Amino acid sequence: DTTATSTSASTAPAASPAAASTKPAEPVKVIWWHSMSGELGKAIDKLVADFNASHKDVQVEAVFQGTYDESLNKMKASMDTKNGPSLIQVYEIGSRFMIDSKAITPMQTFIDADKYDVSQLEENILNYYRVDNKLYSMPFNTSNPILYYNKDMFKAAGLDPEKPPTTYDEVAKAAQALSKDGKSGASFAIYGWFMEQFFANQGAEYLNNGNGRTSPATESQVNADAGVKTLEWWKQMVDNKSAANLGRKTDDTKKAFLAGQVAMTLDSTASLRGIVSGAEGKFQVGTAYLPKPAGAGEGGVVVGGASLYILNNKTEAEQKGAWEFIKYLTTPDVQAYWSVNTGYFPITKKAYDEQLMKDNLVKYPQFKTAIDQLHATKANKATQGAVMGVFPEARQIVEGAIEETLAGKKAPKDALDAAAKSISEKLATYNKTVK
Ligand SMILES: O=P(O)(O)OC[C@H](O)CO
Repeated sequence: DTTATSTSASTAPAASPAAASTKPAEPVKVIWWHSMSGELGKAIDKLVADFNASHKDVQVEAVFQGTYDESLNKMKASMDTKNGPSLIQVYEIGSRFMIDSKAITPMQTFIDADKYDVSQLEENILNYYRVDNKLYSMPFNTSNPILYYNKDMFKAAGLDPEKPPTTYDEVAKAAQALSKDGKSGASFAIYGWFMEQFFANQGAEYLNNGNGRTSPATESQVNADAGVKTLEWWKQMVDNKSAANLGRKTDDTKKAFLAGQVAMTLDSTASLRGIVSGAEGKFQVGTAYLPKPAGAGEGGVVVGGASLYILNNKTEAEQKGAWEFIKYLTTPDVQAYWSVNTGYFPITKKAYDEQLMKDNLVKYPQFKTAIDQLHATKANKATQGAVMGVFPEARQIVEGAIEETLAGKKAPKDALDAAAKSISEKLATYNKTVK
């Protein structure tokens, strides 16, 4: 829909006599595809409603399009049509694909035209999303995975609830102590994201060529020691029944954790608000850093979550409207609201000065874990995160390998060797098609 608005949403439309005598210009409509459900979706709707109430010339319509995978697939299917959105939220691993797709207007174009001050954003977040010194998208919801544990179950098992396990061995020991009366000590969803993060946490690169950042990656390194060690540890806990295998969905491990069936789980910090509210009155929720093997190399976590892309097959007015909305989303008070109501950490440093943010951190110190974990991360190519155009497919291949291992069908090294081989093949095909 090409509305009769001026090409610039931020400057007053040059009223032609004809326009003045007819009805006022329609607001620019921005369709935003996102993947935020539950508590997160409610927070999105509130942000959009507030924006729409305060912006008469741009109106945003938020459309939930399913999981990150589903939404990206729908976008791919819509690419040659006008049916796609003006703005889309894409998970971090879709970044390389989005840049290569040529379907977007780089965020840097709007940043430069508007002299938007990027220095207000968190450096480690920019570090992830900057490619060739440019931002192609605007980070929005940023996360990392943390260990959630049930402090009451720790106490009942004779463990110190203020000393959560930090190494693989400590987690395994705690899981054994916590497994009793039909309850499991731990349960981690078979989620490729965790494997990606376990690599970074050991300072290990997931792909060759500087994690695909110095030049396009040609080989997966998921079968390196960092991966084998991780999968052996995970499998051993499942084999001795101190950890339950509940499949691929964090929704299922989260439910089991909230039901008191599982004492420790891994999840995105984005689940924090939901978990803390869900456990209220039932048990005390503890949070801790992602575990790693004792003596692991220096590392930390990779910025997870998603960022926002403006599609280039929409009118200039629509794209500028989307940019106005993005600027609003990055303001300190919006980021503070978003963080407190979800668990995502703010992308802008000034959000930490907001009273809402300060009060929440005092009341719920669990919200500090992911922030501290981000700030404690050693900056290197491993923690900057891997980049590849076939990342969504690669993640599923790794999930298949973890699944086969935990089901006892393959040894950890064999499963990861096969996964690395098929990811490297996909990289070769992709690299041939993208110039
Ligand atoms: O669930 P989120 O939004 O924290 O995202 C986790 C991963 O980074 C998605 O790839």
